[in-house]
Amino acid sequence: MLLLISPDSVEEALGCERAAEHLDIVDVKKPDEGSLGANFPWVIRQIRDVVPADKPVSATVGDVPYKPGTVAQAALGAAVSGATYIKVGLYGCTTPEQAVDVMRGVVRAVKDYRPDAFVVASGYADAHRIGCVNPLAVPDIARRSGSDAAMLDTAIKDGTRLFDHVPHDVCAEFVRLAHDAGLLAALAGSVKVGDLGALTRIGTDIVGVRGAVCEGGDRDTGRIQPHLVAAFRAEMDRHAREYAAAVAAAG
Ligand SMILES: O=C[C@H](O)COP(=O)(O)O
Repeated sequence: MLLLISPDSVEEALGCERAAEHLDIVDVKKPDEGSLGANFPWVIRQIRDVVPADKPVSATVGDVPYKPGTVAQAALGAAVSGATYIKVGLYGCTTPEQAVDVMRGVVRAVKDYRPDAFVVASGYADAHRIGCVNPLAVPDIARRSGSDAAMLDTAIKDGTRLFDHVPHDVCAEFVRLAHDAGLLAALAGSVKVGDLGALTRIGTDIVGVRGAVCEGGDRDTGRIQPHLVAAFRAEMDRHAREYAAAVAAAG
């Protein structure tokens, strides 16, 4: 499982740089503009400059409306600014068809510019609270649009978490659908260390985290702490080892 950490600024990205050996992807976002809030192009560029070259930089394009042209142009902006993972939150899409329209535009805009870029279609575990596409529709939206990964995050950061809205067995189904479609499955939403066993068992490819690695567990007022990133990674590795041993023992 890969670890994606979301800094909101160059200062926080320096914290990620100090913990670089413990993380896999640095994901630039602007949490005060929403769950997948988009940051400024120059912040993406500055963060690309401070993060080690072997770590991909991801950027969120926003909790986007159903405006395929607008979103495609924004996604290209993120890619031009140096992000190679482009994450789009399908906030304003109420049907799978709308979501496919948006993601097709993103995939074309980004991959025409940079064919090796990695496009992530993100739905929301708490979609029922905001009226957007159902979580289990996201893998097929990602497949039909030519995206590379299907993701879930939570839209409303009010203390409720991924598994509060999408139980373990439904998350497992999400991962299975993504894998059957040849995609990676990414999960986030106030994930904590205690969730790592379940996320490992269901075969999650990427876990996205912010609050759990901020001081005080507070994604808004806390800052990303390198020692919390290291501790989170150590728990991920422990669960991976234990799961591999259990699978081997089961024959
Ligand atoms: O992409 C991952 C998000 O930044 C998750 O943030 P969170 O762990 O605070 O919900």
